[in-house]
Amino acid sequence: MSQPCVNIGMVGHVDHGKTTLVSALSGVWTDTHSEELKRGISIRLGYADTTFRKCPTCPEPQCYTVAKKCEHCGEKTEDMRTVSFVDSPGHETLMATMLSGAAIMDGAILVIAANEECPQPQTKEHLMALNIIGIENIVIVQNKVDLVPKEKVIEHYHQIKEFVKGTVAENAPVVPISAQQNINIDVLIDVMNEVIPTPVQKLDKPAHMLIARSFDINKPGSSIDKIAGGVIGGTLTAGSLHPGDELEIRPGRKVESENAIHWEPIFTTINMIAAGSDKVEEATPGGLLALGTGLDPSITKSDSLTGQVAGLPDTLPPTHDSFTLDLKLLERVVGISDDEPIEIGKIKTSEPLMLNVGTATTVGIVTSARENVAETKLKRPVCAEVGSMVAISRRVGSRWRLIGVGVIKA
Ligand SMILES: Nc1nc2c(ncn2[C@@H]2O[C@H](COP(=O)(O)OP(=O)(O)OP(=O)(O)O)[C@@H](O)[C@H]2O)c(=O)[nH]1
Repeated sequence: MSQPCVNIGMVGHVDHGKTTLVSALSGVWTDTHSEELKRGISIRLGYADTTFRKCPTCPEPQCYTVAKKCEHCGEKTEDMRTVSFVDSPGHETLMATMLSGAAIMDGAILVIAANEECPQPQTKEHLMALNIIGIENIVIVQNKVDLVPKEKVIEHYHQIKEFVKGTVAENAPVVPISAQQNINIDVLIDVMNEVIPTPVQKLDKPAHMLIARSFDINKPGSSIDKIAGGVIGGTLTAGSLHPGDELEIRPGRKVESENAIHWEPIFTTINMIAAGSDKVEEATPGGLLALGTGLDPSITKSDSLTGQVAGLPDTLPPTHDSFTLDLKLLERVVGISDDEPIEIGKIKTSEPLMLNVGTATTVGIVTSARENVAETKLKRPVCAEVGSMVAISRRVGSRWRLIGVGVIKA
């Protein structure tokens, strides 16, 4: 069976050091990561699967490594757990990507640079997203402490504590580090292990894979390029899959007839499963998987299946081309200067909303809006359980801004 894996989201303002930290935590950029890059998986959401190991003999503080032998004493190291870092882009226009990643996170590391006032716009917005999506296992990293004197680090720590007051991160530990200079990374790993546990595997439930990427096989260097079929990449929210399993993908394929459009599920077979850079005989929840399928690569190329859900036939959630949402809206638009706050007014009939459900992004036109409930007609259907959380954004000025969440009603 493949190793249990925990998905940890890296969130925070642009340039605060998320990518550098993933690199530091991974010890070195492992082959796995370069393999991901070769396969093109890290372009939307960057994934880096790393197995943390510890040396059984080196004295405290704990000697962590990703290597199979301890660099200090040469002793064989013990596997601790595999962590999949989901490195979301900090840039404001990529907020939707961050939210689609949030749906699969078991916890998050909020990276805040100590050399800038806290909070910066995306720090605020990302924390708000974690708050309303309900991710509770959070570690705050105060990065770049090498750039500021100790007194400033303490002052900045108080800014952080003030900023997270009343949010889901109120009691999150704050770990001062330098990702670039490798300072305190071992302490961070300890705290991370404590605060973000590996989730209990839900293997007895039907396997549902949220598709984050899909591509054809013609990527040079890919470990799966020998498979004669299209490839889908994503993460299992529950259950397990095996080579040879039948697969249904929903909503599937858009079929246009003379005066109507409808979507038909796609059926195929799993040829091969890759977890990280390894070929495996079983796919389980957590971490990024790539499934080689019997699909024609023209169906999977260029992320054409991103946002869809795959699983055993007849086990998938329903496909919705409209749904009713129970709303929980924020009071103010986040990520905008505090000097000119924008109140979030009621949702109105006919307004377009950007909706993120799992890894899917769609636009819903509001067909009816009442207090705390909105009905929407979707431009592109989504496959999702009733009760799923939907992140809602509204067009404000030139971009989509997060305004709240909704829950799909029966
Ligand atoms: N001095 C110092 N520089 C750092 C540290 N961590 C990151 N940097 C630098 O800060 C810059 C931004 O780092 P990234 O890791 O790319 O930041 P990011 O948050 O991933 O940025 P986006 O993905 O664009 O949101 C780079 O030039 C890093 O070398 C640190 O601890 N100390």
